[in-house]
Amino acid sequence: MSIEQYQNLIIGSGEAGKYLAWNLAKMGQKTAIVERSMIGGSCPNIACLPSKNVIFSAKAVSLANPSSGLGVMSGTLQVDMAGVARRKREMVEELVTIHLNNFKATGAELILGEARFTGSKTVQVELQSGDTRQLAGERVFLCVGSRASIPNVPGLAAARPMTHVEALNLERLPEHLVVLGGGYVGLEFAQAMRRFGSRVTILQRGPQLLDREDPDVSAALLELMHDEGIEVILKAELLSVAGRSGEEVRLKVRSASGEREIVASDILAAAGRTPNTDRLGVDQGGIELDARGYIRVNEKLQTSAVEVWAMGDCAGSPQFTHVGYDDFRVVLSQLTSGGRTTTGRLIPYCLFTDPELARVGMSEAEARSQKIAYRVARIPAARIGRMQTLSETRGFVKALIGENDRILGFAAFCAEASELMAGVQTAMLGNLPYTLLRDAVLTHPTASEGLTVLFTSGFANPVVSGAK
Ligand SMILES: Cc1cc2nc3c(=O)[nH]c(=O)nc-3n(C[C@H](O)[C@H](O)[C@H](O)COP(=O)(O)OP(=O)(O)OC[C@H]3O[C@@H](n4cnc5c(N)ncnc54)[C@H](O)[C@@H]3O)c2cc1C
Ligand SMILES: NC(=O)c1ccc[n+]([C@@H]2O[C@H](COP(=O)([O-])OP(=O)(O)OC[C@H]3O[C@@H](n4cnc5c(N)ncnc54)[C@H](O)[C@@H]3O)[C@@H](O)[C@H]2O)c1
Repeated sequence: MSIEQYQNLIIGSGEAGKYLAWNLAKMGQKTAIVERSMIGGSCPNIACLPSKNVIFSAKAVSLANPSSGLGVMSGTLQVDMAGVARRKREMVEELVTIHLNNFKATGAELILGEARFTGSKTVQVELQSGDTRQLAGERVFLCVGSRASIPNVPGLAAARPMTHVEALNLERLPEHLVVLGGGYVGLEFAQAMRRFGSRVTILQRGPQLLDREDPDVSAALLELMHDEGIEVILKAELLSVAGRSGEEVRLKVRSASGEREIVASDILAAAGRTPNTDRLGVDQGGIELDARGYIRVNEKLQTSAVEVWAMGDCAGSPQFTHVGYDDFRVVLSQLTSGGRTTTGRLIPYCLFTDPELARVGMSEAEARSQKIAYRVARIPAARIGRMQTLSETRGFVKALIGENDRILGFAAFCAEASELMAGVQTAMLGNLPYTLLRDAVLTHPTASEGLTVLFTSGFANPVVSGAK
């Protein structure tokens, strides 16, 4: 079989892969992108956008509930899970169409099939149609992503637990959902499914939810989960599972309060990610992996093989779509102007529970471990007028301030936190003092106005006696 030659060969059509394909093809370079299943990768198909779509349906349930006190009544409240899934499906279909149009418009050749290295910068593709093609690139870019890990617990794999993929397609309501993992996927789904009406139990291995956050952040999330009626078992060790998820499962769990059996209807595995590098034949391509299976890269995202780059989740980058997008910019700059690397980039992230958690920069624990002096500005969300108008007064906003009034880190756990954070991040990028935000005229009544309150009266010993 002859080998087809391309200037650029991209494996995986996730965030970095697709933007690279579109941009290089638009420059007139012969570019192929191989995708085994999801056009556009995880974000539009099975991850960020569909999960936020479903979360918004769950928010609608909470708003329509008489207990929300909003004074809007519309008869008996009913959740139609098939309708929730249909709305999500329609959005995904529209997004896939947009992606297909972009491939067509830019001239990047989209090849549907699974790629595996057979030699240096050469892959064999098992096409969805059943045929095979051999492709080689002058330059190769790997963007193969990651998938949900299934922890090695006796009986767990045999119980066929849901991952986010199946959970997003549910057209029925699980009676009792056990969520394995108190991280990003676990918390977002736990709250949404509880709001739809499931009984929900979270098993979290560590001593707190979101194990990398400061204790005050984790404690606030724990309180939220409790108030939603979700049972959270911390320091939980899942010992064994019997039965089948979707029917009946029996889980043996050990925690600080001893050993117990949980009988539930469904399990959602939300215990971290495994990179999709195991079936890629990386040895044949001369590409090194690290001990956890992620592709080894340097700050330019170059792999151990010459003219082969890796981007996104599979390259061990922080697992967020906006990081995948920045990885694309890093690689594009290596191919063009040359300057951008991954060194020192400021990466924000948001947990889309209700309320949201938005984070950027250092946590207090990180500042302490690096022996960096800081002061904390902190206010309850209830101090922000916008939160009062929404009747969403749960949470807090805090900032870590270092030398020369520079903002070292920021955490907002409140309604609209994701939008509130962007201004702070901009100030951090510009190395601006917090006083600039304090003294800015911010619109009333917005969430961002909370920054005026935070920086005027959020310090234990206020430096300015403003009116806020
Ligand atoms: C439920 C959930 C919610 C999330 N929500 C958010 C969020 O709100 N915000 C956020 O920033 N991040 C979120 N994330 C994380 C985010 O989705 C990922 O970090 C991001 O999608 C990773 O992009 P990627 O391009 O590295 O991989 P992917 O988007 O997974 O792309 C990899 C692609 O490669 C294909 N592929 C793999 N192997 C091969 C092969 N051998 N041949 C051909 N094709 C192959 C796969 O089919 C896939 O399409 C979420 C993740 C999950 C699971
Ligand atoms: N809003 C967002 O941006 C968003 C949403 C979802 C996912 N993501 C990304 O996807 C990544 C993966 O999400 P995730 O939730 O799968 O992983 P995670 O790393 O965020 O959380 C996994 C949790 O599972 C726990 N855990 C692991 N094994 C366990 C076991 N056997 N029993 C009990 N608990 C166990 C871990 O202690 C950890 O707290 C995230 O880290 C994030 O980067 C982002």
